[in-house]
Amino acid sequence: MPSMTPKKRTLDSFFTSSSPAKKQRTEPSLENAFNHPTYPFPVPSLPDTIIEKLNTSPAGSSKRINDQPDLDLLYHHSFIHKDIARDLFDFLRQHLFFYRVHYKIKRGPSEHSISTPRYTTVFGVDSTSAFSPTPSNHLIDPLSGHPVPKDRYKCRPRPLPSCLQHLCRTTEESTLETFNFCLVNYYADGADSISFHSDDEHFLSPEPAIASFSLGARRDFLMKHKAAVPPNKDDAEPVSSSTAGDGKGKDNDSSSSSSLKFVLQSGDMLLMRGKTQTCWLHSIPKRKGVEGPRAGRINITFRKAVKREGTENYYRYNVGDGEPYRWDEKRGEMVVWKKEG
Ligand SMILES: O=C(O)CCC(=O)C(=O)O
Ligand SMILES: [Fe+2]
Repeated sequence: MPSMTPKKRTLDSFFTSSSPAKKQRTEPSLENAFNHPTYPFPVPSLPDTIIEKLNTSPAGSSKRINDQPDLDLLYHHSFIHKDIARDLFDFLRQHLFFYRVHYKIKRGPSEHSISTPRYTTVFGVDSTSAFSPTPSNHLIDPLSGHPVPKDRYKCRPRPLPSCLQHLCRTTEESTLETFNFCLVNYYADGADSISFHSDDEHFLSPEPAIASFSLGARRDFLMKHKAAVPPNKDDAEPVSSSTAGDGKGKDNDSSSSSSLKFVLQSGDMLLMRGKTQTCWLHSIPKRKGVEGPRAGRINITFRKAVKREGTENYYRYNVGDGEPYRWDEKRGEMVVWKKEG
């Protein structure tokens, strides 16, 4: 159900409460850290300076983009205030655990090994289950409140840490949508990418609304209509002009007139909704020259899954069965995290 009242808790199971800070915190604090048996390590709460600014989001203006067939976007330039976007990026990169997922797919008779070309992590559970309130956060049936049997999921769903709850809540209030999943991508540099795909899985609500945030380095976000994709040419990129004003560039080539390019900047939010996922593909292509200490980009998407399979799928492809990675500030890269002792 959409939340109609500002600051109302719309999905209690997902937004487990975080205790209000007594005095202003400017540094991440492990004292109020969010922990759960499924987490490799606890995730601190956000400094108050970031929370205060987040609570007043969206900061910038928004523009509806629906001038193409089957497209319905709401593009928020600077949803997150410019003056906290970098701090939020640094905080999330520093304190979240990420994975580099490997999996096998069958194409025809042969099996292929795929290595996801970016770091990923995921939190949430589909709407057939819920997390009980903090501090225990165990899985319950949302109707009866009874614990969910241990064998209901092969994966182990993880509650959203408080540092992402604020953004989720603000996004729900702004979009009047509700979300129960948060996927986070970390693109270390221009060699990391996501290929053309649509998030039109059967386990999402029909015509899903997906709110997608960018933090850190600017990257191109390409879109193309599925009807314009020639067979076996599904990774062709539009030759697009650079951004002007609203950040939207359009291909001049009439054979792919429904290709779009957005140069997403730190703090931007793109809400994709309506038939967008059914009819359009999107990607973050690899980019030469995006390298060095400021090359990292975080993408956060909020979504709503309504079937159990959604939970299994998201954990399989965004957590997998490998080691967690954690940002190493001295080395300036993600390193495999090992439990001490
Ligand atoms: O990084 C982005 O902006 C897009 C990510 C995306 O499309 C996805 O995670 O499904
Ligand atoms: Fe996507």
